[in-house]
Amino acid sequence: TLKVQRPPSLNSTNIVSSLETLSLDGYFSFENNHHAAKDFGNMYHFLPSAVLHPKSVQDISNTIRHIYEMGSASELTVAARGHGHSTQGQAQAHQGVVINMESLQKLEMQVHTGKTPYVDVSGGELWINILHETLKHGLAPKSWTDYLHLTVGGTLSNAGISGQAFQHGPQISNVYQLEVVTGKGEVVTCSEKKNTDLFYGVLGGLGQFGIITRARISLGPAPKMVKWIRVLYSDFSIFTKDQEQLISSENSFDYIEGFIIINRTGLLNNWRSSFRPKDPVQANQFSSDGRTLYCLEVVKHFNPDDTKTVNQSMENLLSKLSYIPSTLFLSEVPYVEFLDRVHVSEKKLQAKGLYEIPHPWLNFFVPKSRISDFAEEIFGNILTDTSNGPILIYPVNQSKWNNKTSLVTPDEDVFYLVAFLTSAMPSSTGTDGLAHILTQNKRILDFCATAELGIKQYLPHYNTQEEWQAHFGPRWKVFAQRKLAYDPLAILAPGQRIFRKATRTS
Ligand SMILES: Cc1cc2nc3c(=O)[nH]c(=O)nc-3n(C[C@H](O)[C@H](O)[C@H](O)COP(=O)(O)OP(=O)(O)OC[C@H]3O[C@@H](n4cnc5c(N)ncnc54)[C@H](O)[C@@H]3O)c2cc1C
Ligand SMILES: Cc1ccn(-c2ncnc3[nH]cnc23)c1
Repeated sequence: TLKVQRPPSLNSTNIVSSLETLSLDGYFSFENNHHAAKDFGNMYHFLPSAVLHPKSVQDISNTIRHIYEMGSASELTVAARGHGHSTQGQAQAHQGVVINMESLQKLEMQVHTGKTPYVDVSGGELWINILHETLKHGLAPKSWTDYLHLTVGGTLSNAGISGQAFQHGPQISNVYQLEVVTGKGEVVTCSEKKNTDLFYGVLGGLGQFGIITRARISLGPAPKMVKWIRVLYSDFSIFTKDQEQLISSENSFDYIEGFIIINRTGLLNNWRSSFRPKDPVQANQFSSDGRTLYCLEVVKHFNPDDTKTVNQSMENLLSKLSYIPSTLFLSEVPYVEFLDRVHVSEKKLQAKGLYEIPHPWLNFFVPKSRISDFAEEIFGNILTDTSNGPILIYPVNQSKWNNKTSLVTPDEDVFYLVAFLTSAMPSSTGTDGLAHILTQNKRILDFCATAELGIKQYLPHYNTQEEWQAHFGPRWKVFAQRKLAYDPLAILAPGQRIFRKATRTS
């Protein structure tokens, strides 16, 4: 077919250099942008033509409007980059513009105390900074991720899930208001009552409809300490029955997660870290005999002057569980230390040079009715020797999630988050190498597809729009309508590979 040539006045070089004509509070960098071409996954590296370091929301608005007004003559796309902790290039823009959201003028974090406390933050703010600021007022966000060195814009573009989600819903269920720059460069304030469709579209919207420049996050009272408990099971159905009982009871724990221990050595020491066994003698005699074990991890908040009450409540909750008695491990730590726990592992891995390596992660939502079939195949036939990293598994209550957002979940009242958080040893051709792990991931994905378990990917990654339409299912229509309404030229977040920018030469 005849390729329509772009008018000589507009070619990719002068489209990029036209960015320099913009009067900004911040600035563009046109070289040494390799940082913007990498992410936590260390598997995709798309170099941008320019990186915007905004000092104001207007910088972002002016840049996007400039590209939008060039219309289909320009191939430039724009990716907001939070902390770059995606794993498959989702925050990258090949030959496009990456916006370094962390350099957005860190708007004063404004904590509002009172009956319904909240905090106003920049979309580029890290959750760890929000925690430290809100704690000064005895407050904190109610819903977290396991790791806090992520940005508000990044987690709200997905969901933001951790062990509090069974009770408070994911982070996208704890947002009162957003300020968003759309794919036309408009700056829009939105909430449940105002510009409602944009508000819900952006939450879980994979960066497709606008760039979150400010967010109003709901807060609750923050405890000083937590009781951090781990217990083991060797029977998967007893493990999941206990988890499901805990997420459905009143006055339960404040955090409920779980993870799988696949280790044929039988030794448990490597995962116990700071935990002291309640019964050291029995614990040291315990051996997994090479069986796959299931660890329930729960936390109870408390303040030093209510130790007696929390101990009673904890004993009462534990008495209803059917874990292996000798495997109760207890730790008592400050709330902040618990919330920032993954950062501790991160620093240990960095010290060993094991952090900047490929992370072919795979995350799923699995309906409660199919979790046993899923586990039987995955842990019985596919992952039988080792897991190359943590495997998280815990249930959440759909009733705490708002189905108007863009997030896709299974349509059952309870579903599980299952996260395969693998690391690949560079240049290894063994079972810890990238090729082996990617093959295993493919086997898992193929099983999920053929077994028709009603599974959905979390932090989804697909390569074709057909696969994305299958992911969204009946919700694809609304998702595509929102794209047309808020980012009609498909300028935003190209790294998700959902929409391709329409250009005159394509
Ligand atoms: C060690 C580790 C632990 C994790 N633990 C959890 C967990 O427990 N629970 C959980 O839910 N997730 C978890 N995640 C996944 C994490 O929530 C997502 O990868 C998240 O997107 C990363 O945030 P980020 O700021 O690095 O986003 P980036 O990777 O920078 O961006 C992610 C996507 O959002 C877009 N985006 C970024 N900022 C904005 C913005 N301001 N407005 C609009 N779009 C934007 C980007 O274009 C991209 O498409 C974890 C990730 C890592 C690496
Ligand atoms: C890179 C890394 C090292 C440990 N982790 C994690 N450990 C436990 N839970 C997690 N959740 C997300 N990342 C997690 C992640």
